[in-house]
Amino acid sequence: MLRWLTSGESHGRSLVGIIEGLPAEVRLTTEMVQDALARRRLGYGRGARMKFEKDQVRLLAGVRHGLTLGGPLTIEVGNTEWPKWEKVMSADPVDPDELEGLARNAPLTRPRPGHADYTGMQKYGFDEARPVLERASARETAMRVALGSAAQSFLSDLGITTVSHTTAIGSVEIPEDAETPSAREVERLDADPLRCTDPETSRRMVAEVDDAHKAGETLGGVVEVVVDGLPPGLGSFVHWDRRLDARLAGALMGIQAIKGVEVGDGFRTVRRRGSQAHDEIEPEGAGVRRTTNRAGGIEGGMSIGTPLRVRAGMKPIATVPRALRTVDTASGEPTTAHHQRSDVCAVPAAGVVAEAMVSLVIAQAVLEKFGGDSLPEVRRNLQSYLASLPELGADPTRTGTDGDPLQAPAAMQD
Ligand SMILES: Cc1cc2nc3c(=O)[nH]c(=O)nc-3n(C[C@H](O)[C@H](O)[C@H](O)COP(=O)(O)O)c2cc1C
Ligand SMILES: C=C(O[C@@H]1CC(C(=O)O)=C[C@@H](OP(=O)(O)O)[C@H]1O)C(=O)O
Repeated sequence: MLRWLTSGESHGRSLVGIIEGLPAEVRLTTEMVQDALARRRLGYGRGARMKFEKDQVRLLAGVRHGLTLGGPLTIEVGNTEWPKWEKVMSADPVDPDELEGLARNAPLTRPRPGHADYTGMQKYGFDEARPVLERASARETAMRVALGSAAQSFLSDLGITTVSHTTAIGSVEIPEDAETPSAREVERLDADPLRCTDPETSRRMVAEVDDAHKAGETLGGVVEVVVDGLPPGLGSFVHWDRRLDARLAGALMGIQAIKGVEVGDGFRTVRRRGSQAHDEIEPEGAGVRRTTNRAGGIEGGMSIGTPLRVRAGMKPIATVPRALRTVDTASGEPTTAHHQRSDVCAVPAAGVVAEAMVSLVIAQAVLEKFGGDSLPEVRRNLQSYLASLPELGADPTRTGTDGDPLQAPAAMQD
């Protein structure tokens, strides 16, 4: 089973992540993780911190000479801001005299609406929001992207590729008939200020961000993740928690500020009549093809072999410069929320995080279905499954490449 954990605070020494269950022989280098993290820092509308915060990657365990070993893989992403926060975020007790007068240590008693601040204070018994926001912050998504880069490398060696793009910023949306991009276009997408496929829409999105910035406002939007090369049959219809769509939705909703998930045409589908809502099947060679991809590659909780498309909607950044009303928990008086700096819009970065989460879930589903302790073993298992898929018109009681149910397909015999 593929499982992973992240640890670390926004202004702590570093983020650490462990992923366990990846097979041996998956390509991974420090540079690959760094490149993935650089993509998460992109995007028009990100705040000042992204300019000076550098992601310092160290592969601590589980890789040797650029290939995974099959054991737990441990990644560290150091916060370059740490020296400024060393006393405030020290793991060990600090002499109160050393903290005295440090602006960074001032108690945050004006909880920000839209954040975990106030309820986190209630729940964990803190009298200020610092201990809450340090972990609730989306800084943690850097580690998800680092772990996701390992999953992405594993999947790409099996011919499965993942890419994300921005479909809406605030009220500006890409046209309904815009082409769905593939991973081949990732460089072009990453070069766009908002990671949008359509240059004209991108220009309007930039204007929308500028406008929000001037007005002391923030923005949300929608991202779409597209996965090509999936075999049919990942996930299952047999139980709610084995459905691939349920697992993807959970993973995407688990990203800070994501408020809704759509699979395929999602909420557009529910407004259509049945004949316009589904993907008809027609014969093609020994197999079949779909006339459309409205379902976004999933039916009955399983991948169907067409490109997977999932969208995630992000709410506007909650630390609004035009500060929102709140209560000072120390005095009980009405006031405005704490605000230092923040992103105007982090939707393009959220797309890269969504890509990572989708890659992790797909890698997990691939390993569940095909198993294998090394990459070549997983590949063999996948190939033999694909070779054993019944051809159109074949006798359904017979399996295997030569039709003998007891004989292993050719791919398994070497
Ligand atoms: C990539 C990314 C960057 C974010 N940057 C900020 C930010 O600069 N300021 C902020 O207030 N919220 C930011 N957020 C969102 C908050 O972390 C999020 O709104 C908060 O955790 C509460 O949302 P929730 O109710 O969905 O947990 C960001 C989210 C993501 C995914
Ligand atoms: C540091 C990152 O994002 C941060 C996420 C975040 C939040 O509240 O979620 C708030 C901001 O941090 P700060 O409050 O220190 O300015 C963002 O910069 C990052 O993505 O690497």
